[in-house]
Amino acid sequence: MVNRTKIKVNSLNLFYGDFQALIDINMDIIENKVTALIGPSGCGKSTFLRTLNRMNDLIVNARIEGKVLLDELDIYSEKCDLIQLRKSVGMVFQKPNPFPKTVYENVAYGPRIHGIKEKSKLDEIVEKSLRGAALWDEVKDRLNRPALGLSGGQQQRLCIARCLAVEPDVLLMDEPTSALDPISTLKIEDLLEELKKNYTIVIVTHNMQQAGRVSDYTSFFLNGEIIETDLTDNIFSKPRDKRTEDYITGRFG
Ligand SMILES: Nc1ncnc2c1ncn2[C@@H]1O[C@H](COP(=O)(O)OP(=O)(O)OP(=O)(O)O)[C@@H](O)[C@H]1O
Repeated sequence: MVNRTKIKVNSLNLFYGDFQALIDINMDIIENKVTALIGPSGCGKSTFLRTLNRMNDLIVNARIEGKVLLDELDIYSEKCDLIQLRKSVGMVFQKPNPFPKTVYENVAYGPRIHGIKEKSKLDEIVEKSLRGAALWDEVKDRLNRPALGLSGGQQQRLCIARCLAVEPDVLLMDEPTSALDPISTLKIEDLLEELKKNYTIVIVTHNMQQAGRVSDYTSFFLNGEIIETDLTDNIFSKPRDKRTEDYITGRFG
């Protein structure tokens, strides 16, 4: 299968006030693959992730230059509909953040906002999304119970189901397992393998083993720059840049 670029990032710079947090970022994010972003704390991984669905718009002093093309649409141009963008590029955060509503309502929330009212259609979407997030079997008998009563790992999969319910193309994940126990972490990692058949995934992780296990491509960030992006196997076995090698072998960071 030919690799297709889903998101193309061209000469991207991001400033928080006077501070430049991203410096001349260029990257092709490949469709139906998992791309991991690694690098020491504060090097700009989360900032970069947020540029991919314009979450940085919410930060008052953030200013951006350059282009992010999603299927050739410049997401920073006037032509881009922000609601549509957030629908096609979903995001899962570090700490599970379900709404204080029932399991069902968490998943039905997005589709309702996008105008789906019919109960049978919503039921169908809720089941499909929970199945997609490998959670259905665990919650099918408690759909009307509070989501906050689920375990942390279940809550995170519920947040993934909430994203899937609006049928995105891309899933952005910012350290999605860092607050989870090893078994829940493994479930999410297995889930990524399934999800990439239908979605393009970008994941920030501090866990190098995790990047090695789940991703096809890895980008190494340092001080706001991308030092190198390559197949994950290459990054971990024969990195081109000495700084990447130093980082993955634990010499700094
Ligand atoms: N809202 C903000 N205003 C000003 N500076 C910010 C803001 N958010 C992040 N920064 C700075 O931008 C830089 C990059 O931060 P970012 O959170 O993207 O890094 P990171 O690689 O994701 O870090 P970590 O791995 O610790 O989460 C850091 O120096 C950070 O202090």
